[in-house]
Amino acid sequence: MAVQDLHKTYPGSLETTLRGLSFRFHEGKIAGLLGPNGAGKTTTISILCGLVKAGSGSVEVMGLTQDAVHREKIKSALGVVPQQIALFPQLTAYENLEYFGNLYGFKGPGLKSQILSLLEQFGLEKAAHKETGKFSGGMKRRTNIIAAILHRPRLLILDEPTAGVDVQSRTMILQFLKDYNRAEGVSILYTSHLLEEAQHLCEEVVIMDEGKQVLQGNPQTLVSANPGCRHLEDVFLHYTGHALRD
Ligand SMILES: Nc1ncnc2c1ncn2[C@@H]1O[C@H](COP(=O)(O)OP(=O)(O)OP(=O)(O)O)[C@@H](O)[C@H]1O
Repeated sequence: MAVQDLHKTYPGSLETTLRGLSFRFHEGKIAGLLGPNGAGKTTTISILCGLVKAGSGSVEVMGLTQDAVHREKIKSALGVVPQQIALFPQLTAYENLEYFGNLYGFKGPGLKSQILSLLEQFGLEKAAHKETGKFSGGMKRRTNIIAAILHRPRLLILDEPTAGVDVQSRTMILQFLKDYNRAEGVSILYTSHLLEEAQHLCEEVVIMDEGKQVLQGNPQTLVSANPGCRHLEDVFLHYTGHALRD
């Protein structure tokens, strides 16, 4: 997965969101896209997924150029967990997941057993037939992740999957991501503001700021290469500064 010299200005906006962003992540790894508020992480992810069009630059996903020719092929091999919970609150967890499974063309007993097995894996078996509008933040987030992996994607992209969830759900989600990557070889790209979490989870990170790459590498290597930095958070602050962002 790679982006090269990406530029983006939203229609009607006076501000440029991406200003020549470039990076490359290796297939089969867990990667982190990190940066302060407004750095352009969600925009970048949306462009990688084909949901937002870049102004200029090139995008490669699973070895394919993200363009009209490859869009459907990429879509079928990609799972996306958006920052905002994307569930129908009046439907149960099972009904939501059946709906998303149907969207990918899955039906019948195969889909049913896949949903039930994932609900159990995510500790939601007792809540399967409850409306998701009544779920806690952690339960909604876990259901949202299941919705993104029902079709067994080769690449999973998650935008702040651990924001606003309790320690138990967070630990479960992070362990799932590690196991899922190791067992299935699925590439994972995630964003987070929790630098300690990213340091433990990711094999590769890109730190971006103001729409550009600031630094890329393995978290431990970046820490070792910067004398005076003990954690990835120190490296992050060293390169992005302490100024508050709007
Ligand atoms: N739909 C939009 N229309 C106009 N401007 C937008 C839109 N989406 C994002 N922006 C602007 O682009 C900039 C980057 O936003 P983006 O959400 O990509 O950053 P981010 O790094 O994900 O931030 P955060 O960490 O706060 O989620 C912000 O200044 C934001 O206001």
